[in-house]
Amino acid sequence: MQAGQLDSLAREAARLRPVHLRELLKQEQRFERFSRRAGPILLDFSRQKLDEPALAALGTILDQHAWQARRDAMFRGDVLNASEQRPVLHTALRAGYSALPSLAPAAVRAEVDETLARMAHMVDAVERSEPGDFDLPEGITDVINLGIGGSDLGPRLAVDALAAFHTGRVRCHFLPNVDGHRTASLMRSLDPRRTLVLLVSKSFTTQETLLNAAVLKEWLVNAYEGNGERANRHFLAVSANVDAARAYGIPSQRVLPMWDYVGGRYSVWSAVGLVLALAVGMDHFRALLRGAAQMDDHFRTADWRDNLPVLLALIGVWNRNGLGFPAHGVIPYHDGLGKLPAFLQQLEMESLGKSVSAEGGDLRQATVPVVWGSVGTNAQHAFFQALHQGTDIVPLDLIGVARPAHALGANHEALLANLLAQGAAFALGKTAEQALAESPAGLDESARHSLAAQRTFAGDRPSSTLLLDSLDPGSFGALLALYEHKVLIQALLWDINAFDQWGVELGKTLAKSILPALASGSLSSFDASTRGLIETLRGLRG
Ligand SMILES: O=P(O)(O)OC[C@H]1O[C@H](O)[C@H](O)[C@@H](O)[C@@H]1O
Repeated sequence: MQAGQLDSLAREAARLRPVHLRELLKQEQRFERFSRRAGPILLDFSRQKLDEPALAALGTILDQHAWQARRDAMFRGDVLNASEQRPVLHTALRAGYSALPSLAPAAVRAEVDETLARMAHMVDAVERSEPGDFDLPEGITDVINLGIGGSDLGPRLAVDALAAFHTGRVRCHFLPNVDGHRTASLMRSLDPRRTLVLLVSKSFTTQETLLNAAVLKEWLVNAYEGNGERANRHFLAVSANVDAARAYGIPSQRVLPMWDYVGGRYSVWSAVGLVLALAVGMDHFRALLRGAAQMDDHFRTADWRDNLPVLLALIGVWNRNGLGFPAHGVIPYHDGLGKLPAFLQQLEMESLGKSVSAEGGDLRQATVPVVWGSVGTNAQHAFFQALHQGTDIVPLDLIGVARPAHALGANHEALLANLLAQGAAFALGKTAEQALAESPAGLDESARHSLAAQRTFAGDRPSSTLLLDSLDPGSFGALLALYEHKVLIQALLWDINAFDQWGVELGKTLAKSILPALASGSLSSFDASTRGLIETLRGLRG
């Protein structure tokens, strides 16, 4: 942002800082003025430390960034990812379900449609336990999704979130980490002859994924007494590097493409979502795409004042750059969304965790806050103490679902009551006078004051509440698309490229040089700590 824009935020923040949320919440029609709906999602931001003038200042900055032009450029397939010279077209993956004319290039639409059709055939073959055109083994009961980062987090979250829609045809397992404990335990518990391995890697170069693939391959080859060909039938691959997948020995008919114009963390809508399609069936997978497309349409047409992704982005910018909060918490009140914080960590922190501009220049403002969180109510009994009374303020997204997919009414009422109570407690707090009035009888004056001080809640801690009508493929798709577009707008305002991730490279390169040194060889090229730790490990492992 420009200096003048940051100044305007600073002015608004200085004006609003002394105004307690308690006061803002007393404003007439506060909820009506600061909540919006798009399809199945309601966003209540009446508990944000915002008022109309502050929102107007944010809107002015937004307009100065020509946000609609950037948005349309993305949908059109312009090269938004300049450092890698790539368009950004995850929205094309669901364009077929949009009610608006697609802006995506026709060739892209065609390859997306073709891949979706191939996915459907694969799902059908597994469901009917037939080899289909893919030469798949029969009698598959279990599927391992072998992939990490974007090739894991979206599909894993989605398989959890849509548990109520599982067909029950196959069990799904996830193997992201190179940590052999899970690999070993999966191999112990599954029948290799009934297991399908989805090797999912956009680049097909990821160390963790390829190492686990080799281990699972050996497991399968052993299960077929050394018959590599039969073992191979258990592998399907999804990759943008189709040649590498084929070279790995997976025949073309069992390789589904994704493309460089889809970032890993934006890829659940592509064949990367195959494990989800196997879990819930193709109709539900399509419903997920439809839900995302509806959010795309909303993003493309709504005025910024009513535009959920834009508002979410502006609230984030306000909390980060106006009020200066360095963290952002995500608390879903639904066990099925328990992995949403991890998904958003990659989506937001890998996309927006940059300190240079898209042109390689210095930035004037802070960028992504630390995104973290966990499922409610569990989180309340773990770290909410610090959120209520700690010295740092962490703005929150509290996410709830109105209608559960079960008949345990009392459970759901309790869950919702907690969701609402926490937002209120964070905003309102409890004054020293209230705490004093509640202090137990029989204490002397100084003990009463001491206890009351400890039982005071400053409040004034902002949160947004996102309320989904129910958690189904459509609303879930809309929820993920909402956050994807939030990232686009924040990247625009912060002037960063949200679609590359150079920051993950250095550690990968170092790991390559450390790997052989763990066994033997000179350590002189390493720093003192790495040297010392390698020597210790060598000693401990003989
Ligand atoms: O899908 P892959 O190419 O195997 O990549 C898996 C992940 O690894 C990388 O290190 C990136 O930081 C992630 O953005 C990516 O999702």
